[in-house]
Amino acid sequence: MRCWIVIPIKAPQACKTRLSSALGDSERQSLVATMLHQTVSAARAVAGRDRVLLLGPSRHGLAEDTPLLADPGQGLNAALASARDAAIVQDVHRLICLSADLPTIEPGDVAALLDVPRDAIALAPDRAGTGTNALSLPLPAAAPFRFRYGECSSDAHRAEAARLGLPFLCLERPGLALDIDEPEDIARWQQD
Ligand SMILES: Nc1nc2c(ncn2[C@@H]2O[C@H](COP(=O)(O)OP(=O)(O)OP(=O)(O)O)[C@@H](O)[C@H]2O)c(=O)[nH]1
Ligand SMILES: O=C(O)[C@H](O)COP(=O)(O)O
Repeated sequence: MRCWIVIPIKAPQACKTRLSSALGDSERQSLVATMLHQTVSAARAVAGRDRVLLLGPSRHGLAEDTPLLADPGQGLNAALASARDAAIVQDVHRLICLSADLPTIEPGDVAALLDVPRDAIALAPDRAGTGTNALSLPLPAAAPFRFRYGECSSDAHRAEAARLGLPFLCLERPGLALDIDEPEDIARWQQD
């Protein structure tokens, strides 16, 4: 099965601005780099280098041969829709959208996102169960899927699967649930 693992990420200085109250710019950018590298390594271990693509304006210091998809600049949902359209053109059969702020993600988590029944959509929620940390979409079945990142995106994405008549699976795994959004999340991560 041909898959793409797409990791959307903003420009280095624009990432994780909600951490600005707790971290200086260089500490924040170093944390962003650490989390991105963890995510990219886990994804590459499962899918190989060519199948792991960044989506955004920068490679964040990763090697020049790291595939990079352009971001149309209209927010996360538009960026992912454009990645999804590019994947369909390349005959990709499963698209994984992986947040870049998962510091404890492991290859087994990525494998679980790939190992879902044909034509099913899988979603990994955040710890609160309301946000979306990862999405696994079958293509071309999910061509009309509308990305609904934002408030209560987990329910909104579940509703999209129902609208398209596709089976839906919720993947609850610690490595996919811990995302770093607010300073409290850093403390929680360090306690675990
Ligand atoms: N390419 C791209 N990635 C985005 C965009 N908005 C968010 N992301 C990425 O999507 C993932 C989830 O976003 P958030 O958790 O809100 O991260 P963030 O936007 O860096 O966080 P804050 O600045 O604190 O709001 C992160 O990997 C972000 O870098 C966007 O407009 N374009
Ligand atoms: O839909 C979501 O989960 C958010 O847009 C992105 O997640 P976060 O800001 O809670 O990480």
